[in-house]
Amino acid sequence: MTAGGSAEAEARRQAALAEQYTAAAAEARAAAARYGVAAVTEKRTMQVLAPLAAIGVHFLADRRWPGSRRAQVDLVVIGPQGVFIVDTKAWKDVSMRQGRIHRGDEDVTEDLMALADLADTIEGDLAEVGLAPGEVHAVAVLAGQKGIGERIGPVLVVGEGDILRNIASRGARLTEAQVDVVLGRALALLPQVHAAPAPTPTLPEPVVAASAPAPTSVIEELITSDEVEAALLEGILAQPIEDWMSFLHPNQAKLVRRSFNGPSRIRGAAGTGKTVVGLHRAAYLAGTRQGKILFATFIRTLPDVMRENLRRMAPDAVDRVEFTGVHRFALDVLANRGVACRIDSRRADGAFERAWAAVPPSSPLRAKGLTKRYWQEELRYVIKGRGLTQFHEYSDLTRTGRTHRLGLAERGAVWDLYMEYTRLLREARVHDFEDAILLAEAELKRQPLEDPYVAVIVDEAQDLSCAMVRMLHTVVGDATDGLTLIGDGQQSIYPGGYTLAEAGVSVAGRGVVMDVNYRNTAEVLGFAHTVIAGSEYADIEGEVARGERPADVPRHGPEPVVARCATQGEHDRVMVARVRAATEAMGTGLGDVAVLCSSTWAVRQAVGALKAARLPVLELDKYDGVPVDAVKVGTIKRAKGLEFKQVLLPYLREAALGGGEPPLDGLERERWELERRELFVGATRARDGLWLGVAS
Ligand SMILES: Nc1ncnc2c1ncn2[C@@H]1O[C@H](COP(=O)(O)OP(=O)(O)OP(=O)(O)O)[C@@H](O)[C@H]1O
Repeated sequence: MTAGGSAEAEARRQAALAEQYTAAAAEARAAAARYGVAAVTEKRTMQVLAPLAAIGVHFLADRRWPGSRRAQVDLVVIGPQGVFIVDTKAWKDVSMRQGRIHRGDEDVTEDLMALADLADTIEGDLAEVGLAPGEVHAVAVLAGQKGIGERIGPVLVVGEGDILRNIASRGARLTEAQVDVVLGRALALLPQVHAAPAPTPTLPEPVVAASAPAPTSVIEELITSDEVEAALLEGILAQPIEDWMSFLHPNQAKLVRRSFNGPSRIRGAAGTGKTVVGLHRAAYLAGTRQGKILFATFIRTLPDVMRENLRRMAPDAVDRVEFTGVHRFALDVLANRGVACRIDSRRADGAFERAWAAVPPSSPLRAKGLTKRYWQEELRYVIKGRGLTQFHEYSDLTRTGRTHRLGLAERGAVWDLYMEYTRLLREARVHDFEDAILLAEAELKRQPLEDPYVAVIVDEAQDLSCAMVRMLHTVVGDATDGLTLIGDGQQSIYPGGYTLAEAGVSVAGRGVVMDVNYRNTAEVLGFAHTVIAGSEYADIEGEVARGERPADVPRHGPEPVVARCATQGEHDRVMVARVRAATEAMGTGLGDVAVLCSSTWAVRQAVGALKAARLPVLELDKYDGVPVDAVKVGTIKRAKGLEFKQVLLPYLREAALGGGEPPLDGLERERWELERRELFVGATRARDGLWLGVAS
């Protein structure tokens, strides 16, 4: 229709033109605003999200894509819930299956990947200020739709009616101050698209709509005010998270995203955030790689705690990360392949007893000071821990971590003992735990997993055996970002050890050291270091090292208390009193207190004493990371990788508390080092307070 039409048509044209002027003016206004709700009401997704402004959310609309002149970011939402890069798609007839998205018959998955790339760039930049990578989300919003929530690669696809709830329900993950830091950085990264030129009287001829534009009540149809209220409430009620779950030191945040072109190693003293980085890395890799991630630890109960932490930290990623103990993993491999493995520790111990009984009194293994237990550990950690099957492999082996020297005659006698033990195991038709690892390693070498993992992250790697590391390395090989080993040789508390070279793993040029202690107070850490003064350990990278102190220990608190008691009864009374006193402090409940022991005898003793005082107790081997209002009691070995506000280390020997010269005798020295390292691990579990009980 032309301008020379009927008067009625001309009136409609004028109205449309006026609307265009209004729209142009509004656009200019929006472009002029730096950020804020005022600028966002033009778009429907923004209108849907507008109620979030009430809970501290900021909107950055129509921003320029970093490094691009033309590409534009629809909307960036920044608030306590995290950062959301939002792109609204007016797509109809959308279907999603097997990780791909279609419009009708057309596969439009690649269209979303541009959004994923943008989110990745923004995530990398925000890591510079410490934002954890998992807090940046790429979200494609399907206009006019509701009841959708699917993941296409790293992009979350939701309906327009779902986006508000999706954001609000995450709860407050960032503090106001952290939101400000992120916002400041994002404003610099995403410049405003050039302000539109002032509206000119010359506008294109309007195309007049056949019917009136959609009224704002369309929003109400998508999400009712009751639903908005419910979504905001859900966010308010969301379980609080800990600081480190969303905001890190920039060095940590960058490390989470760093790519290594082969196996890598993250090391650092106790409490320097190694596990925290490992968990964030697991979530990051799960979100950016096609395939599953394996997170493995030596301690059987730790995977449950880690899974619970990741569930709170990155609920979207937790299903794509498998947490496992190394033995569990091996047994699952064997079960899936139908390989018989009958683990029976009691009968395996019986087999060792019989093999040991057959060692003649004249054997060098029966020399003074050498115990049955020492040789059992030699078989378990040194020989089977490496999967040695021929004497020449053992005869000149460097027994990493064992300082008692063995000559050829002794090694020959050890080998005889090993052969006899193996024969008796086979005769009894049972396996020990080391067999499970060796069988699984052989099985994985014979035939790789059908549904492989893209990455394996190993926490407390120093506690694994050489064969365990080889087994896990087999799963991913030297793939980029395949194997990440996290650990601290200072905390190895099992006899013996290994080097990565022996395990056939090279981390050359891919090692990272972390050196800020976030967990302990300087007072707790100072004490822990007196315990290990003068001690040495064999690091998995093949060096003999001494306790490294972190460069920075920012937190301070009371000095640790050593209670020297004349009797065990007195010791237990003082211990109970300490537990009660610790929980009187603001913000410390019974669940924040742990009593950690060096033997199972001591665990039983402590449990008895606490229960007699009517204090609720949870034994550590039943702890799965879900907060419980009960004092945790367990061995220091079980407490590996955990932390508590208050730690009590009862039933200690005065001599173990540090000081003194290391013994010259190799055997004595091994025991001396292990005892100290274990106490060091126990002490460094304490965030705020440490109590040590010595009973004469
Ligand atoms: N960026 C951070 N901000 C605040 N707290 C942090 C940060 N990083 C780590 N932490 C805190 O420090 C604690 C120790 O971290 P983590 O358990 O990862 O250390 P670790 O190096 O694995 O220790 P260990 O070797 O002793 O088990 C965490 O539980 C967390 O409370």
